Amino acid sequence: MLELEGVHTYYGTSHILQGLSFSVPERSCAVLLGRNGAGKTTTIHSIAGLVPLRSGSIRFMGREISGERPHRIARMGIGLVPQGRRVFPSLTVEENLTVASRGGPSGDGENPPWDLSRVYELFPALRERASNMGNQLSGGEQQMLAIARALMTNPRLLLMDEPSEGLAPVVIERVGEAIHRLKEAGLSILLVEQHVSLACSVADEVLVMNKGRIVWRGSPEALLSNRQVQQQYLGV
Ligand SMILES: Nc1ncnc2c1ncn2[C@@H]1O[C@H](COP(=O)(O)OP(=O)(O)OP(=O)(O)O)[C@@H](O)[C@H]1O
Repeated sequence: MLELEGVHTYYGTSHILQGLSFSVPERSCAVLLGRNGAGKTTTIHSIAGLVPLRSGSIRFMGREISGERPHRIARMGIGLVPQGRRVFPSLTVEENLTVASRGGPSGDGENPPWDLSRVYELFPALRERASNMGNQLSGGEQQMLAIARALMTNPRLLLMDEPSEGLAPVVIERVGEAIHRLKEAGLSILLVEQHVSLACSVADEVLVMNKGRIVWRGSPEALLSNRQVQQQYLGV
């Protein structure tokens, strides 16, 4: 579904992604873990076209997408759930969703396109809050809204940047359940997380990043039993 090969990204003269390569197979969830500053958000932003690559390649469904504008990448089927949720505070829940709606078939041939009734089915709490303003929601509700808003663009691949940030443990569990349901609905997911247990509960593959490179990859079980990798790269 997604393939990065030898990706180098800079901010000015700072060399952030240093030859990053990994892939996300169809209908799977890959999780990027790593300390603050490892380059996880920069990876997500490079895929979404928000930061230009210096060199390397990013292919989505077989097609080169590096160098494309962000709105075109979104239209090709890559949805972004940004760090910090970024819901529109002065729009209602329903308006937050309808402004994102792209309409039309999702093109995956199996699942119906995402619309209001389908996202409300996934997140019933949002239906109850439909006429509340974005800024009246709890952190957990805002996270569900941020995910639902990305779904309204009918993505095939969802990029999620630290959805657990600032949430209570019980709410983090609900985010994990939502991710499982998205996988069941046929989505591929690239998740950036600091929360190791959430990451391991949803990941098919864990990718550990350090200084702009993947330094370890494996199953969640292999990571959980590897104290050395956890201490060296995750500080846990
Ligand atoms: N707009 C920017 N301009 C310059 N440097 C930046 C910019 N954004 C990030 N950086 C730097 O790039 C490096 C990687 O940052 P990035 O946000 O990708 O890391 P991260 O792994 O997502 O960490 P965090 O969990 O703290 O967000 C850091 O050293 C950071 O200071």
